[in-house]
Amino acid sequence: MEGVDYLADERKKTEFDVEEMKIVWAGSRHTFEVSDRMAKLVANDPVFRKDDRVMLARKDLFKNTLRKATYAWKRINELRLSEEEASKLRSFVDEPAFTDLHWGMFVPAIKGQGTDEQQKKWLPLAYKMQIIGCYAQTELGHGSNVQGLETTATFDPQTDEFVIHSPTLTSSKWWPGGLGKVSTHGVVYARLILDGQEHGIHGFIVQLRSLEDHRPLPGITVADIGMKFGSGAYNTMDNGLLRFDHVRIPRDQMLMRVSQVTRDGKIVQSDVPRQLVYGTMVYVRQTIVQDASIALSRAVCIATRYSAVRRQFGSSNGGPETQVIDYKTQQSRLFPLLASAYAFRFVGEWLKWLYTDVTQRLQANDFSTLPEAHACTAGLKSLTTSVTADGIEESRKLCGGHGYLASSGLPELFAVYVPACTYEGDNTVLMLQVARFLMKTVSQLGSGKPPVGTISYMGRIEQLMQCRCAVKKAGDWLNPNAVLEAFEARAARMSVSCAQKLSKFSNPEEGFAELSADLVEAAVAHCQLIVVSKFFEKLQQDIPGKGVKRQLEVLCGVYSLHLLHKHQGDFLATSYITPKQASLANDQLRELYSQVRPNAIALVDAFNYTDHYLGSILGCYDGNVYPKLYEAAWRDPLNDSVIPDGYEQYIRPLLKQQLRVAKL
Ligand SMILES: CCCCC/C=C\C/C=C\C/C=C\C/C=C\CCCC(=O)SCCNC(=O)CCNC(=O)[C@H](O)C(C)(C)COP(=O)(O)OP(=O)(O)OC[C@H]1O[C@@H](n2cnc3c(N)ncnc32)[C@H](O)[C@@H]1OP(=O)(O)O
Ligand SMILES: Cc1cc2nc3c(=O)[nH]c(=O)nc-3n(C[C@H](O)[C@H](O)[C@H](O)COP(=O)(O)OP(=O)(O)OC[C@H]3O[C@@H](n4cnc5c(N)ncnc54)[C@H](O)[C@@H]3O)c2cc1C
Repeated sequence: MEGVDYLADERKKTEFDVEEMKIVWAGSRHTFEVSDRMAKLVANDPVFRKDDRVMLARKDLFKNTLRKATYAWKRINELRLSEEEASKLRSFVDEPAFTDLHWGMFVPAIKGQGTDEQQKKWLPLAYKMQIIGCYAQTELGHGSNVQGLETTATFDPQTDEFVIHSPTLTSSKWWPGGLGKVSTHGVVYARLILDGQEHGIHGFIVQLRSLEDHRPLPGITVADIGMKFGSGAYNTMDNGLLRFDHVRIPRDQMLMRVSQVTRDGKIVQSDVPRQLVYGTMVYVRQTIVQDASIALSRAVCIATRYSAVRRQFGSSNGGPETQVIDYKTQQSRLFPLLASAYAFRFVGEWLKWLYTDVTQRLQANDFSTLPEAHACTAGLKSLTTSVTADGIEESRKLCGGHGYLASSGLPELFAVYVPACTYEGDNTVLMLQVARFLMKTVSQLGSGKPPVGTISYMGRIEQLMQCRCAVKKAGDWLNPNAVLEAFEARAARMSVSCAQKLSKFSNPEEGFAELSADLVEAAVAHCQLIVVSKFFEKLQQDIPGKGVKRQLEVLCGVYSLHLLHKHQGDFLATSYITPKQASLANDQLRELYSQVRPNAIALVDAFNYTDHYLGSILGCYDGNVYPKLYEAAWRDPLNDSVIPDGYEQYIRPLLKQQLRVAKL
């Protein structure tokens, strides 16, 4: 039935102002307004339909993406959209494309690592898409170990050029998005060689294809790397391979903000730290944290709405069965994910602030916060993408069998999302970076330099090593100070324990390798503390709207106490809490689930997702799931005919076969 809201009863239960929560979720009224307008623009334009995507073969899929991406660009120009609006519009198109890398990495790499003159030359071309760029760092043989990249950039003083070369098969660039078939240019990372001496990895702007006929330029071999995980999904993207055979580029195409090469082939280091060559990765990791809350909230929105629609068991006197969302097991799997989506939204917002702050400081030659920014972006990227990838899969299971249908939207969301655990830094490798930062901090305690920012709790190390949890009844776990101290003590004690074990090794690198699994656990504890503390900080702000702050307090409780429950081994092993206190935390968590329950639908409505963007029958706003599933089945090409193609060739002969079957 058209127009009936099957979730209306659920929406009537809401205890807070959903419209105000939408603003909190968006970050500001302005951002909400822009997002809402762009989402509707995309949803109402038939060119951006995506329900047929999973049926398309690779070539059609790719061409379809080109069509949508260029149409999006046309609309962006016709409507004279701002950068903010354009980026929102692209995200609502919801299809990985070369434009993600052009705007998300190529442009930021030039902005972050190019000199003023280089920016003046290249950015206007990129902004008008007169050149299309990719970020060509990873190679067949090396991704995580950036220092191990093999592509060379050898300066030729005779001609004032760099010669870019791929000396081995393993030096072939492998993976860059947009490279396979589209990019005309790339920021290519290579080992700088001057007069036979190596000078580390640097970025170079290299033209790859002709701007006239799109053919690869002489000396360049380029292609797509082939199909990836899942149908549809990330296969809209042309991840590419690239080899150079002594390709020459002018000297001024080395990105020279960090180091300059002079006309006579000498290297000059600016004051800027060498690590700024990795700056684009820091920027993108920060955007990936923001993206994690989007991906997780989409999955949770689908699973929550469907859990309210779906009924199983428990009918008495012929009445309706129980909504599966009322089962405590369903709640204990679903509500922590809902709370995590909100938690990641707020930590993402904070991380964006941190990134802006560090960028401004860098411009003023203050490099003091760079290590913390690196540790935070690396650690939070790792934590949020791991939880989100697992959370999407859990959401699929929460939807039972129908979650496995492509029309639930969950399989494709999962397939598109999981590489986030790998790209922009493998999640384990990134956690090890956080662990290094933690060990360095612990080793410097007492040196007179107090730790600041997210690591400042380490400055209270003596108190945190000795304190004991004061919780006596379940309700005490609602006290933010009790929760924060628990997470601080756990993180501090795990770090100190690792540091103590490390100090027993004569070779610290050997010790670090041997203890790396424990170190990752300590790093996870530190990152979870950051998320919990940023959620509490958010609650300190003035949050208008009836019941909005109250709901966020409940979600913050769910987020922190579900972590405490899940990782109670850590909290118990570090002797901060007793088994009794762990059990009280779990009692309080169950009580909080009951408080989330009546508001669950409204909490996912607050994400303000259009049905187009969600792309899920199970998650549709009106909850009218069954007729839509039934209709969608008939739209499958396999149902175009009653008798399938292949019947005459395979099924009929099978049925008519006259085999002499051996008697059993
Ligand atoms: C609808 C779908 C689209 C969804 C997208 C949505 C949002 C995203 C938006 C835009 C993006 C667009 C699309 C996204 C999709 C795909 C993009 C994927 C692109 C890529 O996938 S692109 C390749 C990324 N590839 C990596 O991610 C490699 C990982 N590997 C490394 O990153 C390093 O290799 C490391 C760190 C592991 C070791 O490096 P190493 O061996 O040189 O370093 P070492 O450990 O020795 O550290 C020496 C000193 O440098 C410090 N340090 C290190 N890194 C730093 C940094 N970044 N900043 C500041 N300081 C740093 C240390 O803290 C230490 O400091 P200290 O000395 O003080 O201790
Ligand atoms: C969809 C997608 C898009 C991508 N887009 C781009 C792009 O646009 N541009 C680009 O340059 N690259 C891109 N990449 C490449 C990506 O950045 C790398 O794949 C990523 O950094 C991981 O590196 P790797 O593949 O070398 O993994 P590996 O390092 O080979 O990881 C393999 C395993 O080894 C483990 N491991 C590695 N090192 C250590 C260590 N020191 N200690 C403990 N364990 C370790 C890892 O945890 C992992 O389990 C993309 C990748 C994907 C999947």
